[in-house]
Amino acid sequence: MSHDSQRSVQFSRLPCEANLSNRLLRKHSLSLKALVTSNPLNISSASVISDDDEKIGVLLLNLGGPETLDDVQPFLFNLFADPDIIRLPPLFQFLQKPLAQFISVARAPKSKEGYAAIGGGSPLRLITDAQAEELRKCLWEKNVPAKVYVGMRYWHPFTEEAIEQIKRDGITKLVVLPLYPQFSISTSGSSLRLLEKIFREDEYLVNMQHTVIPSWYQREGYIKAMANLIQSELGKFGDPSKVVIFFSAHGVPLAYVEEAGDPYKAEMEECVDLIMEELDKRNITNAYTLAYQSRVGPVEWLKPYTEEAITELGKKGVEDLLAVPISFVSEHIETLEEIDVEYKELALKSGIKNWGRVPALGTEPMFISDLADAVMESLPYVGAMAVSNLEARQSLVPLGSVEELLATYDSQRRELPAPVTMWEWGWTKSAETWNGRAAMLAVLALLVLEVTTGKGFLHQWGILPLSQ
Ligand SMILES: C=CC1=C(C)c2cc3[nH]c(cc4nc(cc5[nH]c(cc1n2)c(C)c5CCC(=O)O)C(CCC(=O)O)=C4C)c(C)c3C=C
Ligand SMILES: [Fe+2]
Ligand SMILES: [Fe+2]
Repeated sequence: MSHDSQRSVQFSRLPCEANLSNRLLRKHSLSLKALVTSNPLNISSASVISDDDEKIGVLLLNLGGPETLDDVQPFLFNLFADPDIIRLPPLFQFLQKPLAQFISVARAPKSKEGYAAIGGGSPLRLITDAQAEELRKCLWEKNVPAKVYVGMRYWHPFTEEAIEQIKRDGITKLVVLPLYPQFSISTSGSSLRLLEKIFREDEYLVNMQHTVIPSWYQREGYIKAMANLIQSELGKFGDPSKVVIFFSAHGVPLAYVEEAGDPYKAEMEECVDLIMEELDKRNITNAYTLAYQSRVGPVEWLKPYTEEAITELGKKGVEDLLAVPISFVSEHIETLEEIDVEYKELALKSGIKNWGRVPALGTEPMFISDLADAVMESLPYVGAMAVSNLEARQSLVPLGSVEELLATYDSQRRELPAPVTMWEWGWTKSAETWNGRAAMLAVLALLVLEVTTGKGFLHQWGILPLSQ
């Protein structure tokens, strides 16, 4: 890390930690299962010509968003029913859906307000479709005749729908590309887990070659594209050198990182470092900071929180602030409403005089071209692909098996909670069933109490979203 660490105003940077997901994948690279075929060589600037029998597909994974206000509650149900979003101990997993129903109904009015403020729905589907189309065009220009599919985790077009289309199209080689630059259990991890389940149960898919790109924040094209956007927004300030660059990432609960081993925080910090290094090369040496936004509920999430960091900077006399959304490559409710409206208002109240915001990458050509390169470097090409310009060097894109990638988080999850160990110490099956039912009744009673009083264990555990 060559740039001046004194410029980091909020966090003291960790020593450049190796990317955990990369490490995991490297560790397991010799024992990949049939599920995934890895590319043993990196293909750079390759000229790839598809064999007649080969049909290449790219599956873009994203979270999806409600398209109308009526979609908001069912969308939230899908989100909270995801065990990677609300991580219940195994004993309580039967409560996942009742809880999701309860929380989605409780949260819907507040969420609806947010979506109403940005035009009545999420722009995610439109933007992701546009990214898919630009990526397809770019791949064809680079001689890769691929079809590009969009699979959303919580709303249409669902991942299952994309997979059905992939099968109908007879795709033989698939690259799976989550549209999150950094890996988190709660985002790419959740989508990959779903995909792994779908693949495991389907004979066609089990036999299809595929590779996965778990994260790609470290790619040169992405880093340069982000630096370009920042440079261009800095130019809109009266004195660009005075501006504090404020990276705002979506938060996750602290326990994801500290207990479940989510590499998200380490990847985020490394990503910010790489962007700042790129800006350094252009003689842009502004002060900068990283904070985490969009906390849901009162449990501790990654810190510093964006709102606190903004207030703090205002107190310190900072007058010019440039917000950079860093964990997502499309505009969405949290850029258009939370950053552009709520955080801007807070910043101005806190003494910031000049506020700017870097747009999300969307279909920015350098970014799309880099994604196309990532796809090409990851193509499963064993067999009938004609490839030229090969370079036998370590791939920038870690390739690996979904099963292997997620196993770490699962083993952690199985090991932890004390009640689970109790079940395993010889309680009989029928006792387990009856105790389970008793627990369900007790929890339902508490839910009723919580709804009527507005206080209770859901708030304490941070499951019921009070704030965002
Ligand atoms: C990298 C990005 C994201 C992470 C990490 C993430 C974790 C995470 N999110 C919730 C809860 C909610 N997220 C919601 C919307 C939403 N989340 C992301 C991205 C990440 N989430 C995006 C891009 C969006 C917006 C989609 C859109 O429609 O524009 C919502 C719904 C909106 C709301 O009610 O505020 C919730 C709820 C948790 C709990 C979590 C980590 C555990
Ligand atoms: Fe989220
Ligand atoms: Fe969120």
